[in-house]
Order: sequence, then C-alpha cells, then structure tokens
Amino acid sequence: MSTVPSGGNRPRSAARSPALTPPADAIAPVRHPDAPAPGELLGSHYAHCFGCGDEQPHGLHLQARAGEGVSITAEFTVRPSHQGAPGLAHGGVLATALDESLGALSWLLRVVAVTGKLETDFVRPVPVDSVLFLAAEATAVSGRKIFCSATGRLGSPEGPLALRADALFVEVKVDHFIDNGRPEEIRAAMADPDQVRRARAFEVNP
Ligand SMILES: CCCCCCCC(=O)SCCNC(=O)CCNC(=O)[C@H](O)C(C)(C)COP(=O)(O)OP(=O)(O)OC[C@H]1O[C@@H](n2cnc3c(N)ncnc32)[C@H](O)[C@@H]1OP(=O)(O)O
Repeated sequence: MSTVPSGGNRPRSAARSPALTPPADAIAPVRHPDAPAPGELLGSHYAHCFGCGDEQPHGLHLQARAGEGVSITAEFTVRPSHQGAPGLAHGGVLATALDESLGALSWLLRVVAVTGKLETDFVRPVPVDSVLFLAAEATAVSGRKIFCSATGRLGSPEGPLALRADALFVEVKVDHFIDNGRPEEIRAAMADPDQVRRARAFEVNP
C-alpha cells in the first residue's frame, strides 16, 4: 500500500515537470531482499551529512524508518535555527528534509543514487517547533533513473499537508563521490570501516 498520498488539494500530476513523469516502459521499484524490515530505523548514511548525520551540529538530524515496499517515513522537528521568516521554517531547509527523505529510499533499493531533480510544492507555512511527518516512496524505475515522491504533514502522519515533492534520483557508482568529493573528507571516509560498510550496503554490485 502506498504511504505517500497523491493528495493535496489538486491533482499532483497536473503540475509535474515532464522529466518527473516515468516513461511508459518504466518498471515498479523492487525492494531489495536484504532491505531493513518495516519499522526499522535506517541510521545515517554519513555522520557529517547535513540531512541525517549524528555528528553534524548544524544538521537536520532526520531519522528515517523503513516502510512497506520501497517507502520510508521520517520526522523532522523545525528548530529556531531553521527559520526563514520570523517563526517560520526556511523553504530551502524544508526542501532539504524532503531531499534527505527521498535519498533514504536508497537503503531499500540498495543502490547508490543522487538527486538529479527535485520539485517541491510548499502548500502551507511551517512554524518553528512543528514536527513534520515525512513520507517518501519510490514509484518507478527506468534504467538508472528512480522516480519518487514525498509529502510532509504537520503534527502527525495524518496532519495537514504542508509539503509535497516529486524527484528524479540517478543511480551512480561509489566512484561518483570518490572522484568529486573534497580529498580530505574522502580520505577520512575511506579510512572509516563503518563508512565503508555503509557504502557497501548500498551497492548491489560492489
Ligand atoms: C548516498 C545517498 C545520499 C543522499 C543525500 C540526499 C540526496 C542528495 O542531496 S544528493 C546531492 C545532490 N545531487 C548531486 O550532487 C547530483 C549532481 N549531478 C550529477 O552528478 C549528475 O548530473 C547526475 C549523476 C545526476 C547525472 O549525470 P550522469 O551520471 O552523467 O547521467 P546522465 O546520463 O546525465 O543522466 C542519466 C539519466 O538521468 C536523466 N537526468 C539526469 N539529471 C536530470 C535532471 N536534472 N532532470 C531530468 N533528467 C535528468 C538524464 O536525462 C538521463 O536520462 P536517460 O537515461 O533517459 O537519457
């Protein structure tokens, strides 16, 4: 069953960019047999990640849980440091929370993927101290392209819809990070056995 309501007040597909519509020959996403069980906390893919890292003091500290199929849920508490306007969350921070939730789907597919395109609807203002209940789901796969959607609801998983996103993630090899990341952090990550283990867990064909 889908955990991402297509809902909101108008049909999402009416406004979506063509690049975010899966091609006719796209296939349904397949949950990897070794994916974490529904309800299991996924943990951070990188301790210094702005979205989910435990060791990132400026980060969002998002904690995602595996859902059914290829879906996750996550909670994000909006802090005063996340403000854009007085007492309200910054839109870019909210987009980051959606991006991170969508990125967490990689744990269920067991592929390494990065955001290629992220389209966000900001449906309602999100006050500081709100708890946003995020739900993300992969909807289709076409070659290296993973189509996915997410929502953010205020106060509870059934609360008022505040955010909605559609995204295209593109599968990459671990070399994507090794070739492009700053050497200092890459060296540190490769020297950390836990980080190497996490990277391997995402790779189907290491
Ligand atoms: C490890 C998990 C981390 C999770 C953290 C949360 C997620 C993130 O924030 S990731 C960080 C932000 N994202 C990035 O830095 C990505 C930067 N971009 C890139 O590196 C490249 O553009 C990349 C990898 C997306 C695609 O490049 P490349 O590998 O050369 O593939 P490319 O051939 O261009 O594209 C593959 C397919 O995707 C499509 N595609 C790629 N980007 C887009 C886009 N922006 N819009 C539409 N389609 C796109 C292409 O059209 C192509 O489609 P088709 O196969 O039908 O021809």
